[in-house]
Amino acid sequence: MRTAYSVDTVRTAERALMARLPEGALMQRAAAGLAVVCAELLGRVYGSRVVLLVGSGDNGGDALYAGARLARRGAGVVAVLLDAERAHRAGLAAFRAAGGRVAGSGEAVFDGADLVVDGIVGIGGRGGLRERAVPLARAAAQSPAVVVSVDLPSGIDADTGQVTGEAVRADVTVTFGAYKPGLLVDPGREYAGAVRFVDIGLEPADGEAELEALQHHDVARLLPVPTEESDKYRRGVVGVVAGSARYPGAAVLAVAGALHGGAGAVRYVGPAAGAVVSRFPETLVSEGSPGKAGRVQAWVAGPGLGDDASRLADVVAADVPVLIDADGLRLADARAVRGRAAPTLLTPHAGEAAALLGTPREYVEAERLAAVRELAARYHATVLLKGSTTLVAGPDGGAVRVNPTGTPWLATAGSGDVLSGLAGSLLAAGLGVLDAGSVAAYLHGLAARRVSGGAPVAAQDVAGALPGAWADVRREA
Ligand SMILES: NC(=O)C1=CN([C@@H]2O[C@H](COP(=O)(O)OP(=O)(O)OC[C@H]3O[C@@H](n4cnc5c(N)ncnc54)[C@H](O)[C@@H]3O)[C@@H](O)[C@H]2O)[C@@H](O)CC1
Ligand SMILES: Nc1ncnc2c1ncn2[C@@H]1O[C@H](COP(=O)(O)OP(=O)(O)O)[C@@H](O)[C@H]1O
Ligand SMILES: [K+]
Repeated sequence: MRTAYSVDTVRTAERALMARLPEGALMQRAAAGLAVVCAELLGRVYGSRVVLLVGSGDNGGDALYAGARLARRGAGVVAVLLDAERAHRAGLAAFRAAGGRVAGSGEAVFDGADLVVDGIVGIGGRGGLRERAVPLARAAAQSPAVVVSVDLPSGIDADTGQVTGEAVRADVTVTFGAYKPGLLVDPGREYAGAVRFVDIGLEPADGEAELEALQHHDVARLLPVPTEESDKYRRGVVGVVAGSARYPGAAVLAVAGALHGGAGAVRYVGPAAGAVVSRFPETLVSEGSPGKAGRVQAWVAGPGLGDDASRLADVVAADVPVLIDADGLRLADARAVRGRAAPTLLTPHAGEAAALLGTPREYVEAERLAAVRELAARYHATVLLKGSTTLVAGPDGGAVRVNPTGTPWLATAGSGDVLSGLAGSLLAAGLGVLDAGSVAAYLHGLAARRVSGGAPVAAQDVAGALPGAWADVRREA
């Protein structure tokens, strides 16, 4: 599991560690790690040209000490100081002693640079980049040099990933001691490029993580795998209430996802039974009410229902885990959802989340983490917020799961239907609701990457690639 911690938690852990170490030791660890990554990116350090963008805090100090290390190995390193009076004093002295040079005003430092080190601001930053830093961020973006951000891309909010105004766009971010939420959640994640972690001995307290990202081995451990004692009912039956005469495809896609989610059988209830069976003859179908369809261990309701709310009330009243998606989010009775005793998983995209919260869509997109937490608390439900960064939050606080897989090619009609069937099937197979949501998002994102390879994908291709993604996870864990 990869975990991310808030600035407050990082600061507390830093204080505890600093008290046990000689002064400056932590910054030396950070700078040494940073210099190693810079050297790797440069390939040949000797004779290379490096520009440091140096703010007036410790983030700038890290950049100066790393710059000193590179200068000692023969790089030509020039530092642009945002405020010459307030630059990290000891760092600047070390940098000069190693042969580093401070840029004169108006000097065209970016010409011919191989690497730009962004030490403008780190976890001490507030708001978007200040005015004086903006031209430097723009120049870095325009230069062909590789841009390495120190700890965080300057200008992104460490705790939320929010970007107000300008921020540095990094190719690589070297982060120290702990991942910060802003590195894993868009829009910040997009600015960070590839994130490299440098261990400086920081030990944030257990249970204080803001975010968790599952890795292959976590997912492999959670996947439901049948044993000798299994039969189709013991593996779980998932019921799907989706589709309408107008949108039969949503039913087919949700069933496609469900068939690959580990449940032993899929029951479909609704008017698209013909379309479902002709595509997936293994599905058990009925057209009446869900309450009469036979026993299931979890329900998925909502994709492609249009305005037909008639089958929802039965599902919401069921005493098994229920996933509500798409039209179901609009049609379900909010009070009944809040009052459910068994687990509920809501899977809105940003627009649906905004409608549920009564806020503008822009708010949800800029503050995904706050929005998903707010929704989960308000609906006493686990909420999976879809989009460029998929987040899954439980109703009682705790770490939010952030999905590390996926591709923007997933933004295609019907891919959400596949995800809802998949997650519902995992619920029926017995996974906890937070695990079911985050494992589904993980496999779904992996399947999309597998099938896309940089080209457009259709939702049914994503469903078709799920077994391969599943096998990859089990093999590579
Ligand atoms: N505290 C520690 O033990 C360690 C800290 N480290 C580094 O120290 C950083 C934190 O240092 P600081 O607490 O000094 O804070 P920062 O260096 O992140 O930021 C503070 C400085 O940035 C300016 N600033 C704030 N918001 C800004 C904005 N929006 N635009 C431009 N400038 C802005 C402030 O005026 C202040 O001078 C970490 O991100 C990390 O890089 C590392 O050296 C590892 C050890
Ligand atoms: N920019 C993006 N980057 C990565 N994944 C995305 C992006 N936009 C959407 N997705 C994913 O694509 C899927 C789309 O689902 P949804 O919005 O419900 O579409 P539909 O209702 O057409 O099925 C979700 O899994 C979502 O997380
Ligand atoms: K930075």
